[in-house]
Amino acid sequence: MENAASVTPAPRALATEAVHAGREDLARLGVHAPPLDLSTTYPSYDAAGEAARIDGFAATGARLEGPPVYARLDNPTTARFETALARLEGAESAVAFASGMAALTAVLLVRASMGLRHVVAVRPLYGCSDHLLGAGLLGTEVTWTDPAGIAEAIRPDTGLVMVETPANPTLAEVDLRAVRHACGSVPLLVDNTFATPVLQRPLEDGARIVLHSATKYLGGHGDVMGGVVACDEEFARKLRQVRFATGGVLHPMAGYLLLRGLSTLPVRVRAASATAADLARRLGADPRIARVHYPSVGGAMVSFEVYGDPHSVIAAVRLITPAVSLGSVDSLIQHPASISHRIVAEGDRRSAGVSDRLLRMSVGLEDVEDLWRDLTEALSAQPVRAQAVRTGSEGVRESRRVGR
Ligand code: MET
Repeated sequence: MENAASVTPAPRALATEAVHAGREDLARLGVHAPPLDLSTTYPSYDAAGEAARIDGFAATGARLEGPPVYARLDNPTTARFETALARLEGAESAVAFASGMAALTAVLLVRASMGLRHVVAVRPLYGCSDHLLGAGLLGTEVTWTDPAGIAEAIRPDTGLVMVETPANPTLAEVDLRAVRHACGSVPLLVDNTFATPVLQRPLEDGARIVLHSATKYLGGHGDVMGGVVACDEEFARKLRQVRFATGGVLHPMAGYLLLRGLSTLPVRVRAASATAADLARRLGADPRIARVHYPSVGGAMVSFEVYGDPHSVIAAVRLITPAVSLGSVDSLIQHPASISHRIVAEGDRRSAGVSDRLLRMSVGLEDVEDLWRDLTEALSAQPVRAQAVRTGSEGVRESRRVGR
């Protein structure tokens, strides 16, 4: 008979991991909710022992056994969130930060510290990611390209290829397997904030690094800010060293809320995605809408272009909240050219497909009919598209503009 200890447990489904990962020791601890450790420092009567542990961390970036000495090195509550997110992304490790931008900063600093300051990136990215890469704040230099140009853009000092798919805010998608091939030995970073591991696991397609603004779907309730990088343990060690040195740590309360958010992630994402797909269909059939963007991978984001003034839609919503950000239980709408992508130069924004008439909606968990009523009322001042005329085999074509 086989020794029970040698039996590999069956892999657990994502929905099960979402609820249980990072909590395996709770029953043994005799608690049901994860302990929230708010300590900034950790007492020890053994300073020589602490010195050895600090030396070990400085040399390797490996997580410390036992208390973390000081909260900038590690935190047990945040570590539970990291364990769980790593499991959901199929990664060896994950390292959490104060925000998505702090997480991206740490990745860039790790590569720059190795003399690899050049980044190849595909637009669009979230506006502040675009800005961080392009503005030279961290001494990085970026080459913007389309996916087909990645291989050619790579140089000896290229430290990273970065894509976001579906992209913020156009929901444009990148073929990750094709891109991975073009990267050769350069690590591919995929911003997976919009899809979440529920819909897409980029490491399975050959990405080395997955980035999340945890503020969005991972938290899920609009009340916690954070960022996280899922990757192999070797890269995670370098990220922990940068996090310790630069201090962009996640607050433990945020770690607690993010772990809690993960437990409902699959349910929230699937429910909101079904509503978003329905709204995308309705918008696509609405003559006031010039163009609808909805990704093939699905998800709870819908973007659309109007013929008239997009600001009038923002001003007219009543149920949907007119606010930037995304991934909350309630629906939000924003105008990327004014807010999320404001910091990107106008020409770059437009050539990346971020039109001035584009609106981006994050669909929440409300009833689809209530959302549609709010949206359609908010669109009531919009001109409608050219009157459709049947033209035999061509189907529907535009003949003239109708509207105000
Ligand atoms: C400061 S604006 C952006 C916040 C968030 N990353 C979004 O795309 O909505």
